[in-house]
Amino acid sequence: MPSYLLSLDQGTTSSRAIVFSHQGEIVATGQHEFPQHFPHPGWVEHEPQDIWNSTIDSAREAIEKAGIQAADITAIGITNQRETTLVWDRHTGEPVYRAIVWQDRRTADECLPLQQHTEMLRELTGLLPDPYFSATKIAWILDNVEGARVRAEAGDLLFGTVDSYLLWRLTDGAVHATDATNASRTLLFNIHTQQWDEELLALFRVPRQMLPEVKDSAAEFGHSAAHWFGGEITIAGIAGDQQAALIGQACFSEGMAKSTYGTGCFVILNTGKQALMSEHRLLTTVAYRLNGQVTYALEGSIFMAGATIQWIRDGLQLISNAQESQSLAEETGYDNPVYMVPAFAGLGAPYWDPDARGAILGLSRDTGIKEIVTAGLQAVCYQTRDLLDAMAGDGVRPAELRVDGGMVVNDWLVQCLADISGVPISRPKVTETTALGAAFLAGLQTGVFNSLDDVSQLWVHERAFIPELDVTTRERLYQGWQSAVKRVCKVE
Ligand SMILES: Nc1ncnc2c1ncn2[C@@H]1O[C@H](COP(=O)(O)OP(=O)(O)O)[C@@H](O)[C@H]1O
Ligand SMILES: O=P(O)(O)OC[C@H](O)CO
Repeated sequence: MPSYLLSLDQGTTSSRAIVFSHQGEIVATGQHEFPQHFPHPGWVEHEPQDIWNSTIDSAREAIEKAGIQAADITAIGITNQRETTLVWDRHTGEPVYRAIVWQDRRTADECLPLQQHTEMLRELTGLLPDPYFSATKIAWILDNVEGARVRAEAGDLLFGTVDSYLLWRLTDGAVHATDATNASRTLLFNIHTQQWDEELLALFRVPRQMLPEVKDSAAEFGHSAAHWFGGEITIAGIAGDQQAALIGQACFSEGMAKSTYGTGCFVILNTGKQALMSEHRLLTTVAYRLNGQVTYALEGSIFMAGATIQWIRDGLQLISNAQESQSLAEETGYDNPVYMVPAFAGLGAPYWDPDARGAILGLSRDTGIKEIVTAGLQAVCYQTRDLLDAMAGDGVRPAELRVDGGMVVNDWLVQCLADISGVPISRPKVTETTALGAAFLAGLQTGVFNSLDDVSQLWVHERAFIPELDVTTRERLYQGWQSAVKRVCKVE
């Protein structure tokens, strides 16, 4: 009897594969980093072959470490960095350009005239005209790679987000599909009708024939070809990584929220069957689609969270590893006059200013490394507060926030989050919730789990972080952040 689930988690800086037991416990992990390409300021690209190799190598490593065979795996779940855009030849499989990564700002100018369509885009897609999403990236490839538009119109090119590309390769080109969560990040998908939208395809000049079929998040997506893992494996779940984390955190009831701290930070709040439109520049997105039923979410996206700490480590070389940030912050404490606004790639929610650039403010002669490092961590907390306040403005303040991602091993950071946001934080035992969410989806489809209730039973709490800071100090610190943000971007 197969008794494992394999999750493929293709992230921005690394690919991971995790073998889970049917009880949701981690059995073995494989992980491979891959190079980032920054050919021009504001541009971020990945080599498609790196995405593929790192994924397949991680999967084989995890399977080998677990000491199992393909036949022992009930199903594969795929989860992925979202919005990142690939275009490849339907016949040869050859990508026509590198993957344009979600962080890439090259289409900022193309987004300016789209401002006049903001309301329409918001209503149909729940998104905003920003280079973050896939549509303008697809158009850029079609307009800038010689012959690409003609080939796309002739039906020779395929578009996919990373899930779609991995699925296509795993199935040896047999399946070109995606799930509703990934589709909902393209600016081309009507989140109410759950269809690619002709009006949007015309606006962004994207040929319909390039697009993948959109399925439920738990569905029959095909089989991985036998030669990849020594036997065919059913692919039964797909979700964008932030939605997968919501599932892995078992946030299945309206009002439940999770926040993931990896490269960026993404707060997602389950709004149930209602596609709640934000008045505070949050996104409305598909949380998951199961048995044709859509559950919606409000999302706040921060582009730089862990990436700020990476920059402090690699760019400024102030620390030699990310863990050091914790002891330095403990020394500094909250009362830090230095503020860092990490707008390296513009600012995401709720500001949406692609032209904003980063700044460190409040420097004096006694400022040292520890204050700057601490400011990097505090920026993550202040930005989370921005998002929670925006959600509260839309009438929903979660009673607790479930956190995950590589940064949440940092206890100081998580306590600071509780103190600055005023919301109790809950950290689960398995913080690999993204991969877990994809495994849950694959397990739901293949009968390992019968319902979301079954899945909720597997979520295990590890530690609570309760807000302790007095309100006056909290508000004073936060006002300092708001002043700093006003210095670098247009705050409406
Ligand atoms: N102890 C720590 N304190 C602060 N940040 C950390 C710590 N450990 C890791 N990080 C940050 O977490 C990020 C890695 O998280 P991860 O979830 O693996 O990211 P992703 O999936 O986006 O690649 C890195 O950007 C790193 O700087
Ligand atoms: O690769 P991550 O985990 O930083 O996630 C990237 C997001 O999906 C971008 O929207």
